Amino acid sequence: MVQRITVLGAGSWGTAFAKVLADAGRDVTMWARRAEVADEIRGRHTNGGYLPGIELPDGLTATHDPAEALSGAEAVVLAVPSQTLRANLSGWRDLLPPGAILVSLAKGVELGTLKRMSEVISEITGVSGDEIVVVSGPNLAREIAQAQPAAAVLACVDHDRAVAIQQASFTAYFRPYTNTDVVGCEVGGAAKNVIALSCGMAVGMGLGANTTATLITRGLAEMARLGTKLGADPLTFAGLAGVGDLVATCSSPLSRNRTFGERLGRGETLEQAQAAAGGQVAEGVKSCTSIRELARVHGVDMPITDAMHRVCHEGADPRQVGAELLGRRQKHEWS
Ligand SMILES: NC(=O)C1=CN([C@@H]2O[C@H](COP(=O)(O)OP(=O)(O)OC[C@H]3O[C@@H](n4cnc5c(N)ncnc54)[C@H](OP(=O)(O)O)[C@@H]3O)[C@@H](O)[C@H]2O)C=CC1
Ligand SMILES: O=C(CO)COP(=O)(O)O
Repeated sequence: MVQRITVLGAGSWGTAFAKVLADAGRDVTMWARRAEVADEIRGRHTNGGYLPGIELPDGLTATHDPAEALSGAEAVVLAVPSQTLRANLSGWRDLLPPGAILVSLAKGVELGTLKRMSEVISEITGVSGDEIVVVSGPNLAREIAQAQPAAAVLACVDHDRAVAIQQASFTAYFRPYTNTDVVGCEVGGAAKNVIALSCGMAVGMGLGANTTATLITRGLAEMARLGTKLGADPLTFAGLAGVGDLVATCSSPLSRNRTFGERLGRGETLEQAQAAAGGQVAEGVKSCTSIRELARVHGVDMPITDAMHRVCHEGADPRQVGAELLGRRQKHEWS
């Protein structure tokens, strides 16, 4: 049984997932980039900058020293933003205890390399991608930290490793399922952030449920097109890491991506929306570019993702791209 677990990253989801593990009875040590965050978690059992009002369990401690955090870990959870994972993990590589199960929380596709997070982890550590566990699903950090009921997917080609993390994270409020479709879970987790940007944009423009439902459904179609082209099981997109996460993120004001899109839809600039995010990551802003490129390389049509790239990085007007999406070539729903 996996008992001693290290979580590298002390933001919203890293902290909430560490709390799940501690509530499940594991001994959890977090690494925080800033010493004062580690001190607060260790001394006051809170992480007020990310999860105000949440009390963290006694079984959870923190340090600013990665070597101390990783000492004796049987599983290592990577909880930093996607575009920073490579640099962070390169610094931690030599400290990882041999044989520790590597777990990824990040939802994104790396700019430049167009790699999924498990591919980046495998490249840096030399651990087979088949042994890396990916966590995905409708898991807005604040709700999980409040112990509101939710389910998740733990995807790993090596089923035994997924089961080990399932046992380590199963609580009365958090129900993890296993899955072997790592590609599908990672594509779903990354792509839904981009669709959440578009839903937020629609809300910011004053549009209603028909528009957001259209974006969610057509967003699901384009993420499934990309995923299946990359070898994913189409069924994954009907599951927690597909439609489950997509609906939660596109519908909730707690989502950083949806909130970011809402600000753009209200007419704020990218810089204003970034400043309002207060340093917290809205992964879709960068992933819209990498996913768009991945789709282009594989000949997959992803019009909403393309539209989000144009708004975020080419200065396109959300209303104009909305009109262009509606005016595309007429076609069959499934063609
Ligand atoms: N929040 C959520 O509800 C969910 C998030 N996720 C995914 O989990 C991953 C982590 O997200 P989350 O914890 O929410 O992110 P946050 O933005 O809340 O926190 C990021 C954490 O990473 C640290 N960090 C380390 N290096 C860097 C760096 N170079 N740049 C920025 N931050 C750095 C931050 O430190 P510091 O505090 O010093 O900035 C902070 O502890 C993302 O891929 C996200 O999509 C998945 C499911 C749910
Ligand atoms: O991944 C998430 C929920 O599952 C969190 O979404 P945001 O990063 O948009 O807050």
